[in-house]
Amino acid sequence: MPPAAVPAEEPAAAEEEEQQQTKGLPALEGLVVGSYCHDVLLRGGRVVGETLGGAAAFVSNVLDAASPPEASFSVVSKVGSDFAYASAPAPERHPPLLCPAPTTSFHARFSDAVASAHAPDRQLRRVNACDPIYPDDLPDRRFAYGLAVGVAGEVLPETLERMIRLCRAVLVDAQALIRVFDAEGGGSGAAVRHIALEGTPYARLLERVAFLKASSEEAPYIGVEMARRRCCVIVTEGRDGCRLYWDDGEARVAPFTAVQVDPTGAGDSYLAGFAAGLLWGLSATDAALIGNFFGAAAVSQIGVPTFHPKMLQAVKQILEEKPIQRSSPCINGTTFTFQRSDKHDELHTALQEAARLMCEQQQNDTATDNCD
Ligand SMILES: Nc1ncnc2c1ncn2[C@@H]1O[C@H](COP(=O)(O)OP(=O)(O)O)[C@@H](O)[C@H]1O
Ligand SMILES: O=P([O-])([O-])O[C@@H]1[C@@H](O)[C@H](O)[C@@H](O)[C@H](O)[C@@H]1O
Repeated sequence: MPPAAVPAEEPAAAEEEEQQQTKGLPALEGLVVGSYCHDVLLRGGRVVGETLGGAAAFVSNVLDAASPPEASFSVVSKVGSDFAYASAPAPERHPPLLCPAPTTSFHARFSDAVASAHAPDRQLRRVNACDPIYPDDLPDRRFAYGLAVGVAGEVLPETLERMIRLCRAVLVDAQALIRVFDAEGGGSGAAVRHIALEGTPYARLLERVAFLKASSEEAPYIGVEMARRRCCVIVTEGRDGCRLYWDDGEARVAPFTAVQVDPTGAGDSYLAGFAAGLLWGLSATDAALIGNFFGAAAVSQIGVPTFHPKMLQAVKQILEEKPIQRSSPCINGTTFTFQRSDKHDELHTALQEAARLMCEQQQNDTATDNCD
């Protein structure tokens, strides 16, 4: 496998020129590409929630909360004039581009059966689709890292290719690459299916991607054994945590306890937490703990979660602590360290304590709601 963030197929001269240009970058600026959307949650045919969704929303929420102070990011996202959440914190801070097409929207149908960690817990239908994000929609400057996080096919292959050119390291959510949308059926929207990554125009770009994240439901479509030879693959396993696979190693990373009320956004929040961990200089396996932590935080609330300041303060304090082994040069350089550090278990224990604060907050919120 080539060093994770080095574009393998770029002509050497162009690559050198781009690397020259990245030298003047603000140290840790990221580029998030993927749209905000409207989510409608249904159970037993009844609407039980209508919320802001889309990976851009969940990812921005976690990056804003957990990135180191010197890091920043831009979001490229599209919505229509019907967008209902322009004043929510994420879109207000990272405004989307306005399009003539309606805002992307999904209906998520949850079954009442108790979901196993690996079974699909929701049936998704895409009801509206906003315009794709084109290469020209991306800012014409260089970034330390990029997150390709489409939910409805908005990250085109040529857009991902441009991200790879602009960013030193690109992290990709498989759902941006392998979702297809079956013909619209009588107003109920298009069913979301998956196709094999190998048969898509994205496959040839994998060698130039640093990390590819898939849920355990998506993993069979990306072909973990094939993909891990080209980039580091992360498979998230719901309440069981996640596994990382790189060319000559793999690791299982333990989860955090959460009371799941809505699984929406767990994968998005995981990926952003993982990226934040890399930004703090952690190895990929240690950063996956931060991913698991924010994945667990996401399932504890309906829609985009609000993090309790005490909990965030605790997490930041843990990440600032000197004794955690830092991998140099991490996301700011050209290679990654994958192995767990000798502080991995300590980091898990400390975060578990912060997760407890999160559960307490949830209990207090429920108590307050019940009093209303
Ligand atoms: N019920 C849960 N309890 C604790 N952590 C969870 C739970 N569900 C998800 N997570 C965390 O969020 C991550 C992503 O969740 P997962 O369900 O695998 O992704 P997706 O939302 O893409 O289907 C998991 O790897 C795990 O760390
Ligand atoms: O739950 P998750 O896989 O992290 O990501 C979700 C997408 O799969 C879904 O299409 C979208 O409507 C949600 O808002 C969220 O972005």
